[in-house]
Amino acid sequence: MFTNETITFIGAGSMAEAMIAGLLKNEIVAPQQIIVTNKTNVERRSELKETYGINETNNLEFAIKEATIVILAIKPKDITTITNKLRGVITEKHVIMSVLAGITSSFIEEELMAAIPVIRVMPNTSSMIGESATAIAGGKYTSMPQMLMAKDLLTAIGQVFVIEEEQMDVFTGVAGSGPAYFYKLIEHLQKAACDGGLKPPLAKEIAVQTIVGAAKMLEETSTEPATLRKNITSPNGTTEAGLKALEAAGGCTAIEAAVKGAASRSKELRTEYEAVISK
Ligand SMILES: NC(=O)C1=CN([C@@H]2O[C@H](COP(=O)(O)OP(=O)(O)OC[C@H]3O[C@@H](n4cnc5c(N)ncnc54)[C@H](O)[C@@H]3O)[C@@H](O)[C@H]2O)C=CC1
Ligand SMILES: O=C(O)[C@@H]1CCC=N1
Repeated sequence: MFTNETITFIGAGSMAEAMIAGLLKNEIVAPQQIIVTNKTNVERRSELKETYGINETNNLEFAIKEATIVILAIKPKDITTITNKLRGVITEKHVIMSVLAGITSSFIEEELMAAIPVIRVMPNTSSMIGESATAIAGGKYTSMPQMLMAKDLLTAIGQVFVIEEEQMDVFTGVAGSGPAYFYKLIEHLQKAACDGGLKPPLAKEIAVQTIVGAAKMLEETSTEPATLRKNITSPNGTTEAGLKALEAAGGCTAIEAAVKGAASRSKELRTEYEAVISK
């Protein structure tokens, strides 16, 4: 347990909540070690306080002074609003973890005008149940012990991958946005099941169990996905027919296009919001 840390979340949206839930579920920190702050929405802060027993405040300066770790969980468009407020308040003793898509650690470092350790983090919402695929990349002022600390802490929300910051865009396309592709896939499996005559709740249950089973097969057997696929595909059988239809409808290229689309938006966010550097 990280008994000496206090974690302040700036931003109280879905990603902050998913991380808070995961950290507390794994008891890596106690609720009293977490502070959440947002722009104005007091109901949302109260909701998080009641649900998780954490602290909440609208006093950003107080939340920073209390913290050892500051997690930026605002939208990329709000980055300069926050760095303007943090400048002079945040110190070299803090560690910043930024989950913002697209925004680089160097931008945050430059904006803060001090040697503040910044770690880029890309989690996903499966953090909520401790099943995120999370990437971390250190900035210019991050030490090895700080990276190890971040890895240990974030292991509470799932598996952590240490990558180069240049790889963050593609990681975001695969894993940050990734759960959404699978949810979309389930929506369509469910629709097709309903079109075939199954009732919606049953269709959902069947689709979910199918994806859970497939995911567990990948994890527990460590077999290559292509091998598992071939094991299902009898010559001239139903799976072959299904896969041919998937390919013909562009399903395979569509998956790659989704990753590329998200990764390219991650790059674009950078040019959109880092361009407004406070000059
Ligand atoms: N939702 C997801 O699946 C993932 C999101 N992210 C990143 O997490 C960040 C947050 O995303 P969400 O939680 O989905 O957004 P959200 O819109 O649910 O939450 C954003 C939060 O920021 C707060 N905020 C806005 N301006 C503020 C200010 N000036 N001071 C303090 N708080 C302020 C809002 O009140 C809100 O609580 C984004 O940068 C996103 O790129 C990263 C990985 C996955
Ligand atoms: O949609 C977004 O921009 C965020 C970043 C990764 C997942 N959700």
